[in-house]
Amino acid sequence: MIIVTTNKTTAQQLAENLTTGDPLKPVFVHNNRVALAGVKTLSDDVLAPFKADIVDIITKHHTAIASSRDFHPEDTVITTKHSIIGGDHFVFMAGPDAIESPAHVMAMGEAVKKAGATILRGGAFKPRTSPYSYQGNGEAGLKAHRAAADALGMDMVTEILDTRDVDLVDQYTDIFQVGTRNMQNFALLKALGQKRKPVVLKRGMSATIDDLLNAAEYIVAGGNTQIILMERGIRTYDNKYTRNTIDVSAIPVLQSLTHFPVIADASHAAGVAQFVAPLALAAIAAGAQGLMTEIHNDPAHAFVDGAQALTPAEFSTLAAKARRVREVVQSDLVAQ
Ligand SMILES: O=C[C@H](O)[C@H](O)COP(=O)(O)O
Ligand SMILES: C=C(OP(=O)(O)O)C(=O)O
Repeated sequence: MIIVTTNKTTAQQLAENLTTGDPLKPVFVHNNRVALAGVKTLSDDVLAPFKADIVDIITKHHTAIASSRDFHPEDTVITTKHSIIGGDHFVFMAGPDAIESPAHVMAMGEAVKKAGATILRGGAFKPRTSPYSYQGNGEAGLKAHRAAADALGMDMVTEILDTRDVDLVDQYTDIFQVGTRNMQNFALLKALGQKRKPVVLKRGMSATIDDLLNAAEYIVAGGNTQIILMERGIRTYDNKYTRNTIDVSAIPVLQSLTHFPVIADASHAAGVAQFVAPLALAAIAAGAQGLMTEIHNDPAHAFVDGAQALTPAEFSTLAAKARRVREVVQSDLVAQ
């Protein structure tokens, strides 16, 4: 049961009063509204003395509160050293799939920065389908990634796979990334909820929109409100021509339900370089507030996911078109 009150003092009393037998936890405070979440459903008698200040009682299972736009109407805008993410801003996160070497991540960083990216992506811990595939170069990769981001004046985003690595990755990165395969790794989400750094939360490849919002809720419930949601394609019945199916509709739907920035990764959605740009532009047309894109100077020899990597020149063209589409989406054009 979730109880929403308009009065912080009442909420306090309510929380204290109802602690016995059913600990109610204040999960979110915003604009003088406090949501209290507990396991049990409380009877009307118990709630009666507090009725005047209770604005909502939610008994529906699977309701995200702190992530909801009802509770937090304004867009969340996240500011990092080199980027502003969310609201009317548009951000490019780009780079190689995996950190291959210090020189390579530096060269890829230079290329994406030139095209307008402010966030350098790259994985040092790679979630691979097969245990025999390249798993990433761990801390050496994090160091190389950090050095490139610093030298170029960019932010760093990298994937975290394991709760045991949270503190290690935290030493290097500006933004954590939770990949599609870990969207419901609740231990990891709780651990990131304890951090005060942005988290890119990718949609699970078989996750519903509510699953994604509840995964975000795990992070916010810990006190970390800097979440960036990412649509990266879901599994559908046809994966012969594309790797996944980008759910373009999820972008405006998520933006209507939640205040967090919504960004798209067309690289993992398409799985094929040829289709990355059209899907990316479609995502922006649908309102995406940024793009994550993979690039490689020699896709045929990329350590991971070469088939979906754009060359630096292709990324530069996409970035220019992306800005144009974004301008149209944000313009006040009216029919003549
Ligand atoms: O970034 C990438 C992931 O590690 C990759 O897409 C997983 O793909 P795989 O199925 O080839 O391991
Ligand atoms: C593994 C990645 O993506 P996803 O989790 O979307 O597959 C990635 O971005 O490197």
